[in-house]
Amino acid sequence: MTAHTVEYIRYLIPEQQSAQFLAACTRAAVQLAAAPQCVDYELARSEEDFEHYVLRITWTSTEDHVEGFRESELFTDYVADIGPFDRFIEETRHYKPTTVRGTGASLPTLYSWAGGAEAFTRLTEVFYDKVLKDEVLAPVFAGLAAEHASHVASWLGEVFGGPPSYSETQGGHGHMVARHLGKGITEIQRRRWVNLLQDAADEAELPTDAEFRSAFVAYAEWGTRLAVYFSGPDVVPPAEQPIPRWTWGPPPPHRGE
Ligand code: HEM
Repeated sequence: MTAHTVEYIRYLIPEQQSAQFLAACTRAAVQLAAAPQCVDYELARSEEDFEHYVLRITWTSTEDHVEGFRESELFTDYVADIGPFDRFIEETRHYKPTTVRGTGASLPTLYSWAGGAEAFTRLTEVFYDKVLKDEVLAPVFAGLAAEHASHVASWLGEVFGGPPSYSETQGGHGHMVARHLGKGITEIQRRRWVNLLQDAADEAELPTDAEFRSAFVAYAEWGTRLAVYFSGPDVVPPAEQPIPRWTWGPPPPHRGE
């Protein structure tokens, strides 16, 4: 579980002071944005009762907030901006996130956007067909097990938000990483792997929109660089851990009319 702490500060601001309050928060936000202890912040205003505001600040930890930010020079300016409104505070507390958390379905997963299990099966069939004909990669995958492509399809499907079929039938992240131990993958092989995966994505007709492809390639870059690392000498295999879940990058999916 994350060590982050979420501080909630609830204000009840008289209507005639709301403009000054918003201006003060805008200035104080500059100090929050500059604070290495601050993860993110947001001021929200009640839709039903305009006088109610909640300032949510995520800190790297409570100690970092209390002993770091509050002891820093930034805090002096922060208090100068927002301190005059302290008398309107109704509650200020640090909260620790529990395990009850997640995301809603407002965003499609990369898995469903790509076309689900069939899309990933198509992808890895085309991909390993190319791999086995490729002068750089064919020797690495010589004697490939027949089920390799379908295992990698279910791995990718799970990473991109599909059902946990790889972790239920094969194992978790540690299991997958272990398949690369001692293989001594070179940068030239890695780059070819990424290039062929992108060629395969085109041929298998995965979506070509900028947002999907940038997230897809980001995972290919991240995953292959880990594969190279774990295939190298003197590597300590990681403890078993859940399969990473990849999602959209900074640009959300484009769903224009
Ligand atoms: C995002 C990057 C990668 C992913 C997601 C990935 C995924 C996987 C998975 C899931 C397995 C286990 C298959 C099984 O359970 O049967 C595997 C094995 C393997 N991977 Fe990767 N891999 C990646 C990068 C690479 C790269 C860059 C290379 C080499 C250029 C490579 C070479 C191999 C080899 C040789 C095996 C073992 C095959 C076997 O002995 O069955 N992988 N990979």
